[in-house]
Amino acid sequence: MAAIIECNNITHYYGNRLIYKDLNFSVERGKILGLLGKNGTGKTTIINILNGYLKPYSGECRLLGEDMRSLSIETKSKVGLLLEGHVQHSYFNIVQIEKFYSRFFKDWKSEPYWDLMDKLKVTRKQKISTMSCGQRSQVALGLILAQDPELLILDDFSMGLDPGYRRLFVDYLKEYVTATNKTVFLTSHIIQDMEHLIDETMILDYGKLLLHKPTHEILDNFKRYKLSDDVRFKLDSDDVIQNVEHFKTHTEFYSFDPMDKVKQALQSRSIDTQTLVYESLTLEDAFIGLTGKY
Ligand SMILES: Nc1ncnc2c1ncn2[C@@H]1O[C@H](COP(=O)(O)OP(=O)(O)OP(=O)(O)O)[C@@H](O)[C@H]1O
Repeated sequence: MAAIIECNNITHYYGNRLIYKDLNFSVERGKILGLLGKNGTGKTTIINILNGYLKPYSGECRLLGEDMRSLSIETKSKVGLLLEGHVQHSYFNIVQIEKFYSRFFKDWKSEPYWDLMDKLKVTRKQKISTMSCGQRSQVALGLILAQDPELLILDDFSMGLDPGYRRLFVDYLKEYVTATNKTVFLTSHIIQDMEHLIDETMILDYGKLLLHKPTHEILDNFKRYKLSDDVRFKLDSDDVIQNVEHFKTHTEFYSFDPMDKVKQALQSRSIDTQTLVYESLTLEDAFIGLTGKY
């Protein structure tokens, strides 16, 4: 099956500063991919490359099979874009803006828009500029869903939303995408919302792609290990043992490998493994385990 997004060897610099080198990834139809990363790792840069606002230093991306540098109007109309939850034309009310947008999209479907608007505590005459941040973001989502795009690109959709609106957004999006087999590429810093939403997790680190895996593989396999230290030792990270932190009474590290392999790795360094235990992680804990706290 052809990928909906396919990026090959994307390298980008701002001036002399390398943002990333040779980034490769693809997203299949019907998947929700979450791009996670610390501040400034280049998430918005990728979004801007994908939607054609920014030309990468080198490499190429294809959206719905077309080169991003020369997307046809038809392909552009199949991509719904939400940038930090903004709605343009905020002097309109929700009736006026729906009418305005509907003229630009030949496959306009107003049901999902009104379905979502009916959940908001706003009147039909209220200008969007007077709505709360969360309400404005639902209007933006509703307008995108009504475009009936094949691909939704959502940058930092959770910005400024309270937990209730975040949940509304996530639940509505998940249900809609599952029912319609749409593809979604999104970024967010609220990783606890991502856990039940994204099928695939992609984590950016400074300069490179750290990981791209099915979310369930991370949740099933990536664990935090603890070892009580009666005897002091210094443990360095390697392929099996990641992100080691020494505390006063114990040592913590993370691993994708099962207990027996982790034990072997420790024993090969003459470390006693009798006190070794592990715990399962939320996606947010896994993110910290993979990228570090600072
Ligand atoms: N037009 C630009 N000119 C120079 N540097 C830029 C430009 N745009 C972004 N940067 C820098 O590139 C890096 C990546 O920025 P980007 O906005 O893509 O990161 P991000 O991962 O989306 O960050 P955040 O999570 O804070 O939104 C940052 O250090 C930023 O300062």
